[in-house]
Amino acid sequence: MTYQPPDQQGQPAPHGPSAPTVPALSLLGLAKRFGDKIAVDGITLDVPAGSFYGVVGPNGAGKTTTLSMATGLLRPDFGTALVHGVDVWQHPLEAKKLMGILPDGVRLFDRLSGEQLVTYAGLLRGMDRDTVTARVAELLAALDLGNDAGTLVVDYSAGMTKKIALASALIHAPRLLVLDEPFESVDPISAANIRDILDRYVASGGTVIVSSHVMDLVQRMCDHVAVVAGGRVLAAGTVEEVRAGASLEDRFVQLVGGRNHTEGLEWLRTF
Ligand SMILES: Nc1ncnc2c1ncn2[C@@H]1O[C@H](COP(=O)(O)OP(=O)(O)OP(=O)(O)O)[C@@H](O)[C@H]1O
Repeated sequence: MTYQPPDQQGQPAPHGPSAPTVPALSLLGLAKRFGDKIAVDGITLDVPAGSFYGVVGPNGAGKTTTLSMATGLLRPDFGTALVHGVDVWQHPLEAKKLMGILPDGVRLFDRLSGEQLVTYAGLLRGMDRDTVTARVAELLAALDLGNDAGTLVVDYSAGMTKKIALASALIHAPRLLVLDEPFESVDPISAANIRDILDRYVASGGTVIVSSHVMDLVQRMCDHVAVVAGGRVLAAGTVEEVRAGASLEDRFVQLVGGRNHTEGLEWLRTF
């Protein structure tokens, strides 16, 4: 039998000490256009396995569009996305087993309680009920949702909704977590708890990709970062490499440009 690369077999690439280092996520020339608007203009990026990877960029940079194409939520016009060597669009079932996703503006089954929603996510992943029950209780406690387990998700605040969506992404212990703005609307204590969970997950070999606008957070939390603007990668590498001695925020402004020195708006000072 001839050797087939892992993506052609639809199997995850082998892992372990002797395995070649396959990136957790490999994007090759991903591109997407909406009408006349080129949202993503050929993004190529490797996310090393075991990294805590930040994706930063200004509003409209193409972060959500890129992550959606990378995780099987939005079909690319061009390009390939491989998760641990598995082609997301050729072998979506195999690829999705390896991923936990927190999409932007996620629509949840919000007539379920928080506990029911996460349980449902686990059962949909084919997990047995006892394991699901135990993990749901642990996740809800870790995310400070224990007291609201029985509340309908429709009645959750924005931050609680974010946390229950995150719990649903974690329940099957995926090898790769792709989190679009996981800290948006989340209070500082819960954010610190989430960071602890993610740190421990990465320390045990998982890979996390987060998009965020909070440079300070990305600089403290991530070991790698990509700066995206206009649908392209402007810089990518370790946080140290990208910030090149400056703060990530200063480097970001330098790379992306576009600071408006607030001339105009005189009327705003005429009250
Ligand atoms: N469904 C869509 N239809 C039309 N245009 C879209 C659609 N989705 C995204 N776009 C456009 O594509 C570009 C990239 O959007 P995207 O949401 O990927 O940016 P982003 O970097 O995630 O922005 P933000 O930081 O504001 O969330 C924007 O110009 C946006 O208007």
